[in-house]
Amino acid sequence: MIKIPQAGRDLETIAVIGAGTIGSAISISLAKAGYHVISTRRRPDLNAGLKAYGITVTSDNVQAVTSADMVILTLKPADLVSEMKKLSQILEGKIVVSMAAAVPIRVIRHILPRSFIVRSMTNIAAEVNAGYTPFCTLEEDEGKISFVSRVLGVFGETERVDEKYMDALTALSGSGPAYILTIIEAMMYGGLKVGLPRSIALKASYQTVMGSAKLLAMSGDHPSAIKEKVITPGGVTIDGIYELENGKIRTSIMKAIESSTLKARKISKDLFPEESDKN
Ligand SMILES: NC(=O)C1=CN([C@@H]2O[C@H](COP(=O)(O)OP(=O)(O)OC[C@H]3O[C@@H](n4cnc5c(N)ncnc54)[C@H](OP(=O)(O)O)[C@@H]3O)[C@@H](O)[C@H]2O)C=CC1
Ligand SMILES: O=C(O)[C@@H]1CCC=N1
Repeated sequence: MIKIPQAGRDLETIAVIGAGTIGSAISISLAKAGYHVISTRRRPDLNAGLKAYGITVTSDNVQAVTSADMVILTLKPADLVSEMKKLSQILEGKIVVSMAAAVPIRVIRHILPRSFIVRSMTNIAAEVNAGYTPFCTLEEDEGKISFVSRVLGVFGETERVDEKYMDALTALSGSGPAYILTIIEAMMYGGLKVGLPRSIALKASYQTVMGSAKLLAMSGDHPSAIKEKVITPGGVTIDGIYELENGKIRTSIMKAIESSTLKARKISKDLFPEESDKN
């Protein structure tokens, strides 16, 4: 039987298997939130810095899984499959959350038929509790689902979605920080071009992105409605908007998300051809 730890009563242990970039980010976030975290990778010396957060760092996946209340897999898609096969016995009866892009629940279930399977996708802002972490599952035990939701909630906003949206969400919010940071970098360069000091240009850029997102989230308005308020007739902003439209910024971003979604689907199809035949 799967044990569901109660918030604040047990020191819950989360194993993060494959703690590279995103696995390290979520390990830090979980440790700061008070969970006991065991993070693994093949070269644990590269994660020595995680020990400062009280995280146990090891290359021993078996030891990590054995003592865990929940196992989060942050391996690359191909490594995920091979490692799940190796760990299938000790993952029996465990709550297993896959954060890998492009790996369908059906594939995970086939390898781990006796585990409680969740597929999720966070983003790098999880490290500062400001991510967006959708998840999907075919399981029905609401107690365990709410435990999963509570743990994923440490990374920022979380919500349960249908699995059919996961490739698109991988492209939009999983990859999204890379697009937004490109925009922030471009804004900063714009500032440098017109003579701002580097530190002011950088802070003005990220603070403007953060503030715009916060206003959007808190007002519940459509982005266009807020944008219209910024554009003073005959003023400064409209000239910048004219250039952005001329550079097809909206088409570029839409194409970026579409291309990333198609890439997720391609990875899935290449790795699991038998699954795509079923769709
Ligand atoms: N980067 C991101 O922002 C996000 C990534 N993801 C998903 O997370 C997954 C990992 O991505 P990312 O963190 O970028 O990639 P990384 O390459 O940074 O991390 C993968 C890690 O897996 C480790 N690893 C490989 N094989 C094993 C094994 N057998 N046992 C233990 N650890 C192992 C590697 O360790 P070592 O280097 O020591 O060999 C490596 O550090 C992907 O599936 C990706 O889709 C999801 C959300 C966001
Ligand atoms: O680039 C990738 O494949 C992963 C998925 C989402 C963010 N990084």
